[in-house]
Amino acid sequence: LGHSFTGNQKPSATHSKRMPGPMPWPLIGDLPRLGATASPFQAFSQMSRVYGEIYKLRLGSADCVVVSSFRLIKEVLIAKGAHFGGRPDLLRFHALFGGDRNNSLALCDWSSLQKTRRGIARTYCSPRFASSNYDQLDRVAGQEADCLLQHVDLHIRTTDSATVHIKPLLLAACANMFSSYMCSVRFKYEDTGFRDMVRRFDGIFWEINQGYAVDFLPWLQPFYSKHLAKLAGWTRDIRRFVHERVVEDRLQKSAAKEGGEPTSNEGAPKDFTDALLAHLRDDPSLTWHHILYELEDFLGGHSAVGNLAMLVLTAIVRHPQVGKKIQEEVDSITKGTRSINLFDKAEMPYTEATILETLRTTSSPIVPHVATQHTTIADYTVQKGTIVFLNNYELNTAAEYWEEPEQFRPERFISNGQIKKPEYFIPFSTGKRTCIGQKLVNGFCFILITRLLQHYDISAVDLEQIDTRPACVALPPDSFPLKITHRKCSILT
Ligand code: HEM
Repeated sequence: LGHSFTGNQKPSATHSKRMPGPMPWPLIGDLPRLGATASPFQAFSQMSRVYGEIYKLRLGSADCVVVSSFRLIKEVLIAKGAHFGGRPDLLRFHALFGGDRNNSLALCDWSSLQKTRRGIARTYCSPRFASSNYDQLDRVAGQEADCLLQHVDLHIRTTDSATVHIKPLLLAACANMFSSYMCSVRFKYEDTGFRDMVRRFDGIFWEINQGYAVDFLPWLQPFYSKHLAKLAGWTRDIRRFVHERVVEDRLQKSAAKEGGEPTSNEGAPKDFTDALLAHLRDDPSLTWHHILYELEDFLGGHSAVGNLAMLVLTAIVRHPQVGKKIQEEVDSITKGTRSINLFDKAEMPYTEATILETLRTTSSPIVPHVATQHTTIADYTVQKGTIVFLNNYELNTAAEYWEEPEQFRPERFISNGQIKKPEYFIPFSTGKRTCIGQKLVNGFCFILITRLLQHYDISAVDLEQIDTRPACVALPPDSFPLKITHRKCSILT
């Protein structure tokens, strides 16, 4: 590495308190520097070779700081998490959430409302191993995986072709896993309202993973007004679907029951939707509007899982030996007599390691944080309102953290037959704003990948067609097809 610090070094006591960083251009600041590479995070890493583990940037009129070492990322997210609980005030974030980004759990500033919303979600999004919610997660994942396999089979039979556009099917399966688990309702893949909802969410997931000049140059807004209106339209469509097809139905059933027998709501909530409705009744600080946004936010989590699963398949077709090893692991557990379930995960380190290695190599960015008070990082002054980029791309790809980081090697996460994650591997971030969905991601993705590979051999139709971006866990809504054929040796097929 060209830079002189390591994750363990302290900054020299003699350094100037003036934070290093390039000289910004008038008006646009350092924005062009971020356009020089495929991902702004690559540019962040390149600049860290010049300016060090912490440096300042000016993006448009926004003061920003980029932190690239694990030592300082921990200082921001853990030791001083309370000073950095805000999020940037970007126009697109507002457009995606009904004109107010505080409607979103990931893009809002920290508040007591956010604490409440996270609290409601925790039981359902992070179910304890062997709890009734964990059993439910296993059940819905297994049932939906069966439906996915039926749809893939149907596709292969009716088109008489092994070329399958698997991404929409994966996303539909994920959407149903989420809606079954959180709302006790699933939809037919042919249902056009459902398909549109899945497609809109996928568009938004792709969108949220992009950066645009207008994010930091709001005076460009007139040039983006059509785009912003399109995003607002997508969120309205999703709202209509969730309201009409998920919540209304639930409320009607509940009202019908209240007229007669006591409702099931009087006991423990039966799912996340029930829990949200119970909080709405009991907590005067919550409104109907909050409940709907929270439900939509979590249902939308399915896009992240579907895109990640697609990226795992992409890694597998690029590295066929990885798929073979997963199949060997599947076969040794099931002996060809049953389907994989969530409780097998602990015995299948290679499969779990493949998902982890995909998370490392795709390196989903940590949502930028914002200083909510005047504070410091590594003794440098940071003004209230400063945007802080946590460069986890550097943590995931630098040679000081990983041996041969450019290689896709799931084995790096296995030690003595067990999963071993280094502490600097934080794909879901850490601290008070850490991702709430990681158990759902790991559980659903594990089932999707194992069940697909249990039944099929999956390879590339055309490796050249497969295009992935660095530091991005999203693929464009219209992605490449894969070649899917029945496994010759599978007893279950
Ligand atoms: C590929 C899958 C996913 C990855 C890599 C991922 C990663 C992340 C990261 C890096 C953050 C930012 C944390 C921070 O700012 O410090 C985050 C926030 C968040 N994630 Fe995820 N996530 C994934 C899927 C999900 C799913 C499926 C859900 C919901 C079911 C979810 C819910 C959230 C929420 C609510 C936040 C915001 C937390 C807050 O700001 O308080 N995520 N995620």
